[in-house]
Amino acid sequence: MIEVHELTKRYGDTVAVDRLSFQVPQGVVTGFLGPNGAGKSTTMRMMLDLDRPTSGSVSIDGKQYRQLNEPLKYIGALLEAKAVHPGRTARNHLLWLAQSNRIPVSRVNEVLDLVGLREVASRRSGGFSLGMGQRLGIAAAMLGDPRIMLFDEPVNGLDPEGILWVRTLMKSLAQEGRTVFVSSHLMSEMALTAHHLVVIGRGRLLANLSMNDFISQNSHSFVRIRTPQPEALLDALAGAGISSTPLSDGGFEIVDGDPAAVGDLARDRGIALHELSPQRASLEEAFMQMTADSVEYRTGAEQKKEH
Ligand SMILES: Nc1ncnc2c1ncn2[C@@H]1O[C@H](COP(=O)(O)OP(=O)(O)OP(=O)(O)O)[C@@H](O)[C@H]1O
Repeated sequence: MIEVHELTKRYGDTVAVDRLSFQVPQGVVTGFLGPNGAGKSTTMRMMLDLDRPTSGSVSIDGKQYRQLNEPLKYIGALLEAKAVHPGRTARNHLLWLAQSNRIPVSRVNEVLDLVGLREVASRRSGGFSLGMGQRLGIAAAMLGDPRIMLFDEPVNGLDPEGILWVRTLMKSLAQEGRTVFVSSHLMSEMALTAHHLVVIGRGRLLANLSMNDFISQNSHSFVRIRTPQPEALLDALAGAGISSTPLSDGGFEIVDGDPAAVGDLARDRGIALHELSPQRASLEEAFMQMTADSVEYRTGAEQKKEH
């Protein structure tokens, strides 16, 4: 369990993290979401004591990071910045980490197998592809068999096979009862991976809820209809007790409506339909709405659209 309490980080005039409080439960994947610049990496660095909070605190199983003996046995992390010396082989990198945390050397081969890098373990990591580099970072994070794992944007730049592998791995780590905390700026990716969500914008907490709640609150289905006889159709819908919302393009929307019932009704009344299409509001849209006020960088066109 990770507990973040009133965590704040300022860089000069920039408030990167602003009185953030939340807990990360064990046994599930928790997605840490926010637009670029929201403060996700800064928060994760503070969880690992790589950055000092301006105020507030983080506790890991009730302790501060610096109170942990051999921290790799408690918490493993894959951060965005590569911490691997490019001239070192994958195996030597892991051996060096293992020795500095009193982890048995036999564990190095185990993690190399787990991430599928055994065959290339004696190659210099400087020549690794992005995907291999991510696998090596994940091997390092798993070295101490920690109960808590942090991943900062782990699928960035990976191909579909790599993305699927990371997704499956994170879920299985959580199923083993670990705390898995993973940052992303992509709602669609998190919808497939995370069970719980912590959403931030401009360093502040925007939402802390289960993925099921996020989906049920934010994704609704509706039917979009267009007709050259809008008045007749509105009349027919009202007569059948179906409420509709007009759209700016002259069409209508029926929330949770049944397209077959609307189609039959229109046919019975001799009303022509030019569109009858079931739609689903996407989670990505809901996420963008939630974080709209806290997006750090925007194009001029995007800013204009809002006004
Ligand atoms: N070392 C630093 N010095 C000055 N400002 C910083 C530093 N690190 C981060 N910031 C600023 O703090 C804010 C939060 O940055 P952070 O990298 O934590 O966001 P993020 O949510 O991880 O974004 P991204 O998805 O783009 O990595 C940004 O405005 C960033 O410019």
